[in-house]
Amino acid sequence: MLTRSMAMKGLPYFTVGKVVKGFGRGSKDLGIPTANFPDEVVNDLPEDIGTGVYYGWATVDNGPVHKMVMSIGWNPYFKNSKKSMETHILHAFGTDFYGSQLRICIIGYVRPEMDFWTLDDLITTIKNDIDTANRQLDTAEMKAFKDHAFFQSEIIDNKIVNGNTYYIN
Ligand SMILES: Cc1cc2nc3c(=O)[nH]c(=O)nc-3n(C[C@H](O)[C@H](O)[C@H](O)COP(=O)(O)O)c2cc1C
Ligand SMILES: Nc1ncnc2c1ncn2[C@@H]1O[C@H](COP(=O)(O)OP(=O)(O)O)[C@@H](O)[C@H]1O
Ligand SMILES: [Mg+2]
Repeated sequence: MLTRSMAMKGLPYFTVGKVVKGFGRGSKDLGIPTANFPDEVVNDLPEDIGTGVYYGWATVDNGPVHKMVMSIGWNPYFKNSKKSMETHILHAFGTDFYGSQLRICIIGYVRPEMDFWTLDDLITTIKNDIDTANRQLDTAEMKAFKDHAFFQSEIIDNKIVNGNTYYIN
């Protein structure tokens, strides 16, 4: 089924990887933590999935499936020299989970990544993205992905196998 929100080529996109350290700005400077993927996961991204802000679903170490919003790119406000893939999960964990396994399904696109005049403008825009993701993911079309076999499958020999194979970095 092809719908308008998933009309972007390459979506839905499923991937998995271990949470690594970033620049430590998410929680400290923005008040919005992001779980960063390792380079291998970023390098595996197909060309169809360009830089920008996306939403979808996520699990940490086989836990419950949560809503997520994700930033892919060079963070123009901070002028990063390395492309990153960062997931903010719409759930209060109360603790870090570096080294945990993060599984994500990207379903929809929100906007391109942008530069801002002030940090407050960046924060306000990200909060808007979170609201957008929260609303979009409540639609029946998006909720269907929460129950996808990808999130229920076991990990065997560094692979998730359920018809498709998702390699783990
Ligand atoms: C939903 C979302 C949207 C974002 N959009 C932008 C953006 O438009 N421009 C930008 O420079 N950074 C954007 N960011 C990235 C933040 O700058 C980044 O999360 C922050 O620098 C933390 O990085 P760190 O994980 O390396 O600490 C976004 C982050 C999120 C979660
Ligand atoms: N709701 C959440 N979404 C994403 N990460 C979270 C969340 N709650 C706690 N964390 C943890 O916060 C860590 C720190 O994020 P952040 O401040 O962006 O630092 P870093 O630059 O190391 O990514 C993440 O790697 C993750 O372990
Ligand atoms: Mg981060």
